Formats: sequence, structure tokens, C-alpha cells
Amino acid sequence: MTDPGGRSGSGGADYAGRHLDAVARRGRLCVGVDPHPGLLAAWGLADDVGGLRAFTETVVRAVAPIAAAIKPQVALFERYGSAGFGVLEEAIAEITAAGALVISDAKRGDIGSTMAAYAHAWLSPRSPLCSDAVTVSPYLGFGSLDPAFDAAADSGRGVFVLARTSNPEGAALQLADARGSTVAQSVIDAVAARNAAGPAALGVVVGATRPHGLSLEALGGPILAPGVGAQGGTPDDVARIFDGAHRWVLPAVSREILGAGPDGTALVAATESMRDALESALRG
Ligand SMILES: O=C(O)c1cc(=O)[nH]c(=O)n1[C@@H]1O[C@H](COP(=O)(O)O)[C@@H](O)[C@H]1O
Repeated sequence: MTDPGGRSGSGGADYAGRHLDAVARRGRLCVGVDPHPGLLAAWGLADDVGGLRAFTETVVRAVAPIAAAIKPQVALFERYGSAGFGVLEEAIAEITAAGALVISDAKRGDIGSTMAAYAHAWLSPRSPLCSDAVTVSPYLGFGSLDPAFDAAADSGRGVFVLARTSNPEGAALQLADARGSTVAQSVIDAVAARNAAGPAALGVVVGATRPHGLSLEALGGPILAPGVGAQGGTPDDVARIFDGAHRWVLPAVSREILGAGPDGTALVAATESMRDALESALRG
């Protein structure tokens, strides 16, 4: 892997192309920035905006030059109100300058007219929160997400639709029958159909904590796979669970890496070690 440096940070090439390029340059790892109060305390930081900023800056400076993508969990910034979102805006700019993709984990989803506002917030270059991609929830109906898909196509940015999440509670809803398929598979199929019809390659979220039982062959877009580390998934699990879809899979790891801080060198070592373990498992 070679990393010739940063990128423009603007739309330009479509998200799927930039996703594959980032993974080729930097390896298959997305590091989550999840400033949990417990982590701030473990780092000796106060549970306030100053602590949030110190935590975020330390993580971003250590990890954004290495990882293919960084995934801020926006609720952990939102809990500090507008000042927290200010820290997130600074982080998005710094991650972009360091050449990593920003995947904002916002899990947005609403009726179409409101969804357009969420799409603007997370995917429009005119918004200070504009990211390379955002996570969205299809609970209000796949079609309600159209404004996000359209905004992503317009700006060359990406959308990850929750399909089969890593948490145990997801099964009751996601594995429910949907006209002979499961809800999760119907989400995958809808994303695949959209990818087949247009240039914007959309992604899905499929957790790495257990076998998903999904058919991903026709997806034609990125797969964000959280659940490695603190939730019990291992690099070998990722390789086994996503066999046949290795090209697109991007495992996401938060607490397992963040727990190595506050020392920047230890954060770098934890990131490199997880990236190497994932690359080796996914090559094998
Ligand atoms: O969309 C996500 O990022 C997500 C989807 C999912 O199915 N499971 C999941 O854990 N996540 C997020 O991924 C991160 C996982 O954190 P760790 O368990 O600490 O690695 C959290 O920010 C979750 O909100």
C-alpha cells in the first residue's frame, strides 16, 4: 500500500471510487471517533467541551494520517450542543486535510421533505458538517431516503444504509419476513437496484458480530462493518462473514483502538496493528 498523500475532499470522483482508492492506499480500516464519557475519564479529561476537543484532536492527529476512513459518532458530539458540533466541524476539516475519508455516523432517516434537510447537513458542500458519507436508517421506507441518495449523487458523496446491524436487538426487526425475504435482505436488494441503475454507488451497514445470512453479491457498493473489537467481532470473523465481498468491506473499530489513548504513539500502534490484522485476515 502506498499513500501518495491527501485528496481534494470535494465530491469529484464518486464515493465508491474514492472508497476503493482509500482502502487500496491505506488498508481496510475505519477508525471510529466515539468520545464516550467513560473514555474521557479514562484519558484524564473532563466531560465537557474542552475534554471533547482534546480527545478528538488527539485521536484525529494520530489516526487520520493512517486510516482509510474516520467515523465520528455524532451523538457523542451532539451531547455538548452547538459547541460539540463545532468540535465535530473542526474534526471533519482536519480529517479531510489528513487524507482520510469522513464517514459521519448520524443514522438519519425521516419523511422525504425532512430528509432533504438532513441530506443538506451531511452531504452538501455548503454545510460545515459535510462529510464524505453518512449513515442513514431506512425505517421510514427506503424511498424516504431518496433526498440523501440524490444529494450524494450530486456531490459525489456516499450513503450507508443500515441493513443488518451489529447489536443483538436488531434481529427481531431486520430478520422479519418481508414478502418471502428478510427486511435486511430487502434493504440490500433496494440498494443493489439503485446502484445498478445509476452512477452513485451506495453502501450498506452490516455488522461484523455474527453471520448475516445475506446475499451481498449484487450489491455493487461499499459495506461498512462495525462490531470488531469491543462488540466481540475479530478480523477472522470479518473474513469469514464477508467471504466473497472482501473487495467492498470496510471494518469499523472504535473503543478497541480508542482505549489505547491518550498517548498518540499508542493510538498509532493500535491502529496499525488492527489494520494489519484485518488486511492479513482478508487476504487469507
Ligand atoms: O452505523 C454504525 O456505525 C454502527 C452500526 C452498527 O450496526 N453497529 C455499530 O456499532 N455502529 C456504530 O459503530 C461504533 C462501534 O463502536 P465500538 O463497538 O466501540 O467499536 C459505534 O459508534 C456504533 O454506533
